[in-house]
Amino acid sequence: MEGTGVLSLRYYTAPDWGGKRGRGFRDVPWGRIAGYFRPYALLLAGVIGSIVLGSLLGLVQPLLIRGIIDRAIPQRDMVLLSELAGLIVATALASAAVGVLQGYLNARIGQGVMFDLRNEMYRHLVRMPLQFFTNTKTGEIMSRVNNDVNSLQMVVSDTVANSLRNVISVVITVATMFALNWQLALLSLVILPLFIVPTRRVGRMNYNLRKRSQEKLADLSALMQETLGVSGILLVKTFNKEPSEVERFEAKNRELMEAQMRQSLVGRWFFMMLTTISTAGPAIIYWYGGRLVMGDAMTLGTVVAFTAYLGQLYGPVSALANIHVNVMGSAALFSRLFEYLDKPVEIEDRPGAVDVGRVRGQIQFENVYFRYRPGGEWVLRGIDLTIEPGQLVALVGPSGAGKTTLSYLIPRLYDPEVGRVTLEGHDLRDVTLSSLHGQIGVVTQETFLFHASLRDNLLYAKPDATEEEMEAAAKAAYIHDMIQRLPDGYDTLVGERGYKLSGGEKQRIALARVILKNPRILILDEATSALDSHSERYIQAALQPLFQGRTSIVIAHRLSTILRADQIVVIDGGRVVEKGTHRELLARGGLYARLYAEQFADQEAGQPVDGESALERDLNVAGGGQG
Ligand SMILES: Nc1ncnc2c1ncn2[C@@H]1O[C@H](COP(=O)(O)OP(=O)(O)OP(=O)(O)O)[C@@H](O)[C@H]1O
Repeated sequence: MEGTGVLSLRYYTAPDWGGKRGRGFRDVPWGRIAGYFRPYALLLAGVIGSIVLGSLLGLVQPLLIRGIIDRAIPQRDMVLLSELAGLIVATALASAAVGVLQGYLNARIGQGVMFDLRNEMYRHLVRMPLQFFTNTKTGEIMSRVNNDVNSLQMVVSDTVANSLRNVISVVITVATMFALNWQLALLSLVILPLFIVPTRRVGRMNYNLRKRSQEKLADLSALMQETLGVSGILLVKTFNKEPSEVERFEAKNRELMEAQMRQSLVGRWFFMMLTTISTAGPAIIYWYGGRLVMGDAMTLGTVVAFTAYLGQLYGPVSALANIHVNVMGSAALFSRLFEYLDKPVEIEDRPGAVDVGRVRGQIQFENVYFRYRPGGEWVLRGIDLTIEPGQLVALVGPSGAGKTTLSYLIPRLYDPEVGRVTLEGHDLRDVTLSSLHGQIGVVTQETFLFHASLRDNLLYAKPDATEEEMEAAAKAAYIHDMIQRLPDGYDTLVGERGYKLSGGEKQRIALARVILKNPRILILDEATSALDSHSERYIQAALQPLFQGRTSIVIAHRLSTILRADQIVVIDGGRVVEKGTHRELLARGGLYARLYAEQFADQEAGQPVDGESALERDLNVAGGGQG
């Protein structure tokens, strides 16, 4: 029954197919969809060829049976009988072979289209602005790339190939039936609608139920994704929510079960009808044809051949009856994917964008206004700021003041709405993103490590670095010795499913990674999470060489960084409210002086900044003489 379109809806996720009230046939971008098949035109021609061949082979069998009944048996011709029986086997084999060929071609086309679509999706998604990722659930993105594209594969093979096959076999079979006997052919065609009408109804019901159970399944997956992750399960456990989460899961799970039960019931009904009608059809043909045979108006073999042809018609005709559901369902899937592909990339190279080359690192904010949503509240308001090459700038301010946002404008993760950010006099929007990113290194608060070896994680910054360069970076970040003590050293797997590094160790890996990249401009969001004083000293020692010889913009949470800064920029409510050195700002007695008293003054003061010191001696002992 693989030809029945109803069943081929099995793997669809729930595309938003609005039925009669939804998108119409004309709203579907057929041309664009066809474009994905164009590279496979030759293979498609092969599919059509094999379909025609398969249908012709399907016609031969009933004729051979007719020959056996009408000629070989009455004439007691053993040779003819053997020949015809042998031919039946041979045609069955041949049509099986054609089926395999067709399946192969189908898969090639389907997989090829999927391959292209997945690549196109991913290529597009990685270029999307940060905003897109902060606004979209990760699960949703995954679902588009995986489920929707996979569902499309079904659609591509089912809808395209089956529809073609069905149309061709219906045309050929009906033509043959008319050639054999037009009265019986007409009678068969009268019976067919009996079959089509209920199939259509069930098809529609089935489609809706499938959509529903897909939604339920998606709900269930979302719930699992949320609660069964490390952060989620931590929350569940510590808030003692295990029982209530289990309850929530059971409720959703029950809904899923009920939806699937109903779906399988509809399936049963469908099969019942199918069986009844597919027995009733031949019965009617035998009854009427039998009378013709009795009146010598027809041979017995022709009647038998007719019922065989009728049987061959059921599948294709019922599939064609549901072709609308199928085609619109696949069109909806394509439309959903197009929706993603059509989302503007927003931040991309302008035509004629220039390569910044190797910069000295002068950055200027000129009257910069920025907000996350058009019409929303300004997050940055009129920022004017000049950062000289090689300077260390500490951004301080209350939580939510806009420090992170400000720092994100430098690597152009966002563009200002008003004003401009310049690098060495170039508006950032006039330089190529790749040359800009080549000059900037970013260390975020939360260190992200790929599930790969430490070596791969470090080399991510500079894939062509030598072993010596990599180790030198690790030494400078005071992490080399620790790595060497691991059983697999630099080959230790880290990340989600790998070796768990402590917070301080991860930070030092992040620092080593950026040291290896050796950018002209460093953007560092110092971790707020308090480390023990031992790890803290390592981090500080690692930061020291990092700041040297490059422009550094640091969202500072460490007193030592602030004290070291050439310029402290105090942000409040999206504005620069104070600028200066520690001494100047303290003397002013403004916001900085207050923040200092609240946040920083109690941090261990008098951290050594350079030179031989108690810290370095301490590190030399603990780290075995690194650096
Ligand atoms: N992706 C976003 N979409 C919408 N609003 C955002 C987004 N990111 C930040 N904001 C808002 O912008 C404002 C500034 O946030 P930002 O992260 O820049 O502050 P911050 O000074 O770095 O704060 P903290 O020190 O707490 O990290 C906040 O009010 C925040 O809620």
